[in-house]
Amino acid sequence: METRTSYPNTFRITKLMIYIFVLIHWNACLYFALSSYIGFGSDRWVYPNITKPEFASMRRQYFYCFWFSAQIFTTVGDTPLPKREEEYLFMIADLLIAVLVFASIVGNVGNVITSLRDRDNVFFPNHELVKAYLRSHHISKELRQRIDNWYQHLHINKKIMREKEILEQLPLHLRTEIAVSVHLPTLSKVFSPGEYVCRKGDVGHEMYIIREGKLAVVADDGVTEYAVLTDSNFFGEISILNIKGNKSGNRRTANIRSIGYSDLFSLSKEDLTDVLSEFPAAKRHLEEKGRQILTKMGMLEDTGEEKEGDEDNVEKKINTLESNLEILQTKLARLMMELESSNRKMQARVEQLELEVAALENQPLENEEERIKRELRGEGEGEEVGWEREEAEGEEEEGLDAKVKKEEQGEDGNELTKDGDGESTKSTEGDVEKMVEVDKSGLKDPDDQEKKEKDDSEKNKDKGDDRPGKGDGAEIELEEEKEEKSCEIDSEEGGEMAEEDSENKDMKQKDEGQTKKE
Ligand SMILES: Nc1ncnc2c1ncn2[C@@H]1O[C@@H]2COP(=O)(O)O[C@H]2[C@H]1O
Repeated sequence: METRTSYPNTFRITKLMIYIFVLIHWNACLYFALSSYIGFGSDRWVYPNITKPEFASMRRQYFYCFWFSAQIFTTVGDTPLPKREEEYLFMIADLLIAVLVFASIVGNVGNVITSLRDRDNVFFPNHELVKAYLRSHHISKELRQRIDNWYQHLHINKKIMREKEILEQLPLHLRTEIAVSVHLPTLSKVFSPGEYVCRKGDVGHEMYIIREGKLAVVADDGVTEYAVLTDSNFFGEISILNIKGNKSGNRRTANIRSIGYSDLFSLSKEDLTDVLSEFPAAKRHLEEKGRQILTKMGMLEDTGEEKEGDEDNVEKKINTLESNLEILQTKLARLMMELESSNRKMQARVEQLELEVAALENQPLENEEERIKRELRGEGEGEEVGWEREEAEGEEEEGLDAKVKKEEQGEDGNELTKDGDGESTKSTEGDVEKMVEVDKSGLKDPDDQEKKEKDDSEKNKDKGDDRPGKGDGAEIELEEEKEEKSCEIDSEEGGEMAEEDSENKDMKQKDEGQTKKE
């Protein structure tokens, strides 16, 4: 309780007085009881006879007993002498208690006085020490008087020297609130209507925060208003902020005139600098606002700051580009690796196909060799027709093979298919030449042979079935994906091929008929 009250000394004294009162009260009661026990008015010490109207009233009885008890406890001692032993005992006990009560009264009052003096010592500088110092150094009386006056001024105006030290125990926000409530009245300034707060070109020493009122930012003619500032707005910061590039330096950039009565708080340059050093975000905000106004007024020089900013931006961009480039390089490397592996696969595929083509080429040549040998041996014309048919069929097969391969390889294998085709075409041409030679030797008419060749090649182009290389296990192992593609093509074109097969058969039959006729 004592710590909560703003007047702890008063509280302490009051508490002591109440204790003493209660004690005196109970002692008075005891005195009345003892008087009644001994007999009222039996001697001078006891309470007088209550039958007397003077001492009969209750109030009188209480007041008399309380007065008697208080005299004992305050050690005044102006009480009638005891006559009986009980009375002596009561007096001895009361006086002993009275000593304690008196000691506690003196002690408590002494404490209160000491704490009051301490408070003064805490708030104000110790004048006595200074006085002793002045005396010991024989300082002139006049100077000592001036120093005394200064101390008096401190006390009168309640200038507390150790303010910082005293308030240090408090948290910052509470300290701020205290500072605001203590110093706000001294910061406040009132301006009358039409009065100028500052004029353009004056050196700026403080900035203002509008507590109440309206002020105009006016041009030199005093009429043109650039802006109107109202409650909670601030102004006058530009000239005290040292904004880089401010052409007006530390001079006011505009005239500020009070429209009505305006109540302003002023903040000195030093205080503002102090505060802003602790709140850099607020500083940035103020500077930014100032720069905006200066830019609007065309009073901001182009400093190196912006260039620096640009350089920073360029550097940032370069860094971003570099990181992007790195990412792209990694991607490129991955793509190159993929390309290489697909190239390798492709090469393997080409080799495989070349082998297949070579195997296909060898087959009809061997057959042809046998036929030539047989012809040379003179096996008759009837057999020649059969041989021709065989040959034509073989060529038909070759043409079909080439087409199927083309389809198998799809886009990727364009080149390969061409190669394969080229090979097969070469071999067919070679075969034709040989046949022509054989015909020249009198076995067949060359024109007919050519015609048949043409027909055959046309037929071969159209054909999509009958693929001798298809059942090759090696091919499946090498390119499973392409196998799948060709399978798809197979299934799609299966129907068409069946139709084409039947057409081819018809053609063959016609050819055979023709040959027989011939
Ligand atoms: N166009 C404007 N709008 C608002 N305030 C302004 C404008 N021009 C100047 N001021 C304020 O008026 C102040 C005049 O003193 P300073 O140059 O110190 O700071 C100036 C700004 O705070």
